[in-house]
Amino acid sequence: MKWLIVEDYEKLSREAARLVAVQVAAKPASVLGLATGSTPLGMYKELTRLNREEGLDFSQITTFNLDEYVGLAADHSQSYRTYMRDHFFQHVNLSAEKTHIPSGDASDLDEECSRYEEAIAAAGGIDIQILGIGGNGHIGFNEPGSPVDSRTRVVQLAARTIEDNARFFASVEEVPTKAVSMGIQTILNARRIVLLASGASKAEAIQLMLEGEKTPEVPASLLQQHPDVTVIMDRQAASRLSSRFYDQEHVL
Ligand SMILES: N[C@@H]1[C@@H](O)[C@H](O)[C@@H](COP(=O)(O)O)O[C@@H]1O
Repeated sequence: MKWLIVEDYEKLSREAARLVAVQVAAKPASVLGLATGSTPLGMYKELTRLNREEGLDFSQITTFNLDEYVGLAADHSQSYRTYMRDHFFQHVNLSAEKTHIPSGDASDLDEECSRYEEAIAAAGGIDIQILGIGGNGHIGFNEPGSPVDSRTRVVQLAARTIEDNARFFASVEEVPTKAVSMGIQTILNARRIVLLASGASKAEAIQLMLEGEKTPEVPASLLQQHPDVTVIMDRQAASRLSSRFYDQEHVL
């Protein structure tokens, strides 16, 4: 894995947006894999600025999001569809029919999961997948124990994830307990992966991912087997890493 340690969240966001922009410029009909959560918000803001001020063109781009809560309608205030609309889609020249997010309220969720996998394949696969990381090492909603060969499916959220995400809901009881999530294998199939981590609450997960064993107990560590992963983290998220991670080449 490649890694970059940056001073702060602003630099992290700029660097992540730059990698996406390079991909989009090189291949205007790229397929982007997108993530939600607090971490990529700055990246979406910077991509919006690049679109508006520097002509970065999303008109031919296709997107696939990692996951969606089960039981929330697309227009629910905390659905990931709403998040993507508010923070990215409505601000740039993406065409709506090329943005894909699993439906968490489909009547047949298994069917929805297969349909989603087929849509990714039909689009030619994901060129660059953006990931955040859960405090417990999850990627997408692939919680500890997720099989390395997993595909898009319905998953049970870990107690820690429900607690971590309760801040977005009125109470912890309102947080959905299940989600539809791309699987580990779906993510590993992306041609390039960029994982973003900010803040001390991610330091343990980052250390286990980069310095620990490759194990389904730390889903992000399964990325070690992918040939093109870049981890961009701020100093706090990197704070538990051993000194060898801090040589000049890797610090921005
Ligand atoms: N399903 C999402 C993940 O895709 C995200 O990476 C992670 C971290 O979120 P945050 O960036 O808010 O810390 O948790 C959420 O539950």
